[in-house]
Amino acid sequence: MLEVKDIEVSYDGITNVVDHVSFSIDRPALVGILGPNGAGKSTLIKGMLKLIPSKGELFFRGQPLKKMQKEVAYVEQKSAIDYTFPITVRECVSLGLYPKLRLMQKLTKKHWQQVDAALEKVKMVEYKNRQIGELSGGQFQRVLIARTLVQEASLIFLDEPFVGIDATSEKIIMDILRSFRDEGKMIMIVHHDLGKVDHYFDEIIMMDKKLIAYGPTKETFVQSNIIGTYGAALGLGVL
Ligand SMILES: Nc1ncnc2c1ncn2[C@@H]1O[C@H](COP(=O)(O)OP(=O)(O)OP(=O)(O)O)[C@@H](O)[C@H]1O
Repeated sequence: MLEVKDIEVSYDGITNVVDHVSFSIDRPALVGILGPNGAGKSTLIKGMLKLIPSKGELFFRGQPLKKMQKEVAYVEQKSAIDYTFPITVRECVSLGLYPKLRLMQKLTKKHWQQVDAALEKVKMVEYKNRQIGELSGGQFQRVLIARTLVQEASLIFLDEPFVGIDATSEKIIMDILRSFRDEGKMIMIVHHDLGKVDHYFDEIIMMDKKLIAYGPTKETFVQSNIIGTYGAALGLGVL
């Protein structure tokens, strides 16, 4: 279903920050991308999506990336997003429709109904006319998930979506991501909190510049791989 072949990224042209990473996942899944600070997790996503120069390729449902761009959604790390941009929650979600519109095509009533239905799903309807700058981190993250919903993306990348957000938002987001997975979508999440790995992910990718291990969480999130990824001290502390 998802096949990633030999991704390689170097920012300075000398050392690889992501070093020949390949993996495949053959079922719709919630996939955690795990690794220590600076392991190249965010860079791997950007490299897979060709948002930065990279070597290697990604195939989804047998198609190369360039043939299925409209189906891909990418939610950046919060720190990389301009919160102060003056748009409302509704307008922000509507941006997910743009890949499907013709040039200069205006949004119809039906489009706005789609936007409101997505906001309903992430329990943000009552905030629909607020400026995005007035939201909490968790509420904003829910709005960004609603945007992927209207886009009808089937391959979704989220970079640290749970950092600094409230427990209610985290639960709402996890519930909706699980429903995406149950509908046949693939969701890849860069994630920090090792305590929730078993609970959150069907599959994991463990990396530190190079791929350390990948596969179903139960078999892959084991002490030898944790030590291989994070070092002996953390490996022994977690298990
Ligand atoms: N635009 C950039 N230019 C140069 N080096 C970069 C750039 N972005 C990231 N790096 C470097 O690449 C390496 C991998 O960074 P990346 O952000 O992908 O790691 P990460 O695993 O996502 O880290 P974290 O968990 O701390 O967010 C780091 O050494 C980082 O300093």
